[in-house]
Amino acid sequence: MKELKLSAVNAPLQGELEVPGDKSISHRSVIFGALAHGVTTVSHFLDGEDCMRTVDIFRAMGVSIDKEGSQLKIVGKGRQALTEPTAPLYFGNSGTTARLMLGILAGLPFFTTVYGDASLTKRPMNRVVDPLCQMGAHIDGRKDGNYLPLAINGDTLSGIHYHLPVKSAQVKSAVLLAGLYANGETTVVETSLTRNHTETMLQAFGADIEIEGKEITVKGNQTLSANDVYVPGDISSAAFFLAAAAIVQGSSIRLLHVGLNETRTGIIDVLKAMGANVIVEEVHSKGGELLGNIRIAQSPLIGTTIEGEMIPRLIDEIPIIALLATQAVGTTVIKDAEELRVKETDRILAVTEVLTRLGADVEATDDGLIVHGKTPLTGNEVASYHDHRIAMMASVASLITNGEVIIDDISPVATSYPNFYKDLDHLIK
Ligand SMILES: O=C(O)C1=C[C@@H](OP(=O)(O)O)[C@@H](O)[C@H](O)C1
Ligand SMILES: C=C(OP(=O)(O)O)C(=O)O
Repeated sequence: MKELKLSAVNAPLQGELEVPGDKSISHRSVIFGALAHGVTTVSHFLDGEDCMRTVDIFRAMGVSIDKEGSQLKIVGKGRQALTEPTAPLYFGNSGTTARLMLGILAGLPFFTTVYGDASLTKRPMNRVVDPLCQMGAHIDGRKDGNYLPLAINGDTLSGIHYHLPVKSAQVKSAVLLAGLYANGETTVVETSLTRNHTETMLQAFGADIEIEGKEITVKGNQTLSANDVYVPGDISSAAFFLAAAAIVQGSSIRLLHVGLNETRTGIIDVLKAMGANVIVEEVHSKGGELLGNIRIAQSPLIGTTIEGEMIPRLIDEIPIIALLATQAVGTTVIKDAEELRVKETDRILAVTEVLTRLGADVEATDDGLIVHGKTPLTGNEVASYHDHRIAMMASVASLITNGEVIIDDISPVATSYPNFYKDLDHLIK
């Protein structure tokens, strides 16, 4: 536990910042580098706890991964060179590691046991275990394999045609990763488009993959070739500074080299809909991913409605969007976001509790939030719910509260953004 007391700084955010590498792309760079043949280099890798869980897992299966700061060198010898780990594999707090690795481990010719921290142990795994078992996987665990720890008896899998019952890129990716080494073809059909970094990186590593709208097909028994990956800045991390600059009087900042993949830029669309002064510039493509700079300055905000296909494009940004909504005139309604209930914590509950304690007018619904603004915020003691995004949202809130915000535990911030407080200090002038 690491408590933090924050007082309003009464100073604007100004200047430039390059946020750390994208978490989703960092995970995938390790996975594909380790499965491929040849040496993969990764630059601007996110040096956060979650991504290190993925690195450690492949090291435990015999893959050489050298890391110097945010630079990785992965010596891939192909999937068949992976060796049986002699100890249980630890997923830590990382849902992405858990779901994507299950898709790989299910088809490997050996036995593995896997576990996670207290939060991950409560998150549902049947969303990946069910389709993998339909492909022929043998996975056992509590509640029919819904909860970690799990035991996996790897076996040859068969392709599947699968309609995703949840809006989840992790489930989509797990099935595609299993399909890559299964017999026959695997097709995944989405109802709402979720982040597509797996598909993009599969193409960059030379995989045979067909994408038709929301339908993705991979051939089985494939071989991947090494690639050099540059990881764009994480828009989900940038979102905290975008929100801070939008609400702190006199702020004006520029965030550099931020990932702008369309499946992730919902936060920018919402900022625009709320009337924020936000400009995206110097957009270009690297390794199949879009990136560019984002400029934002403080301005008055108005409430908006966020729902449907927009939700997967900003799912991790909803806690910070809720804070923005407290400073917007009118009502902000967020619906179709029931997935928030199964993140690191129940984020509908956590956001409602934290913001209410700070004086906001927030109502939890089954699948989202209703925020009435604009309300002044006051200091109070709040919990982070062991969730990095709740801790960072409460920290940004403290910039505008009248009085101190005391967060019970900010240690989870290290899962996605170890230098968050240093970078926030850098922007506060
Ligand atoms: O695939 C990924 O990298 C992720 C997908 C999302 O989860 P779901 O697939 O559960 O929606 C997101 O919340 C998570 O932070 C990262
Ligand atoms: C939900 C998140 O991550 P994961 O599912 O990988 O734990 C997140 O980073 O907000």
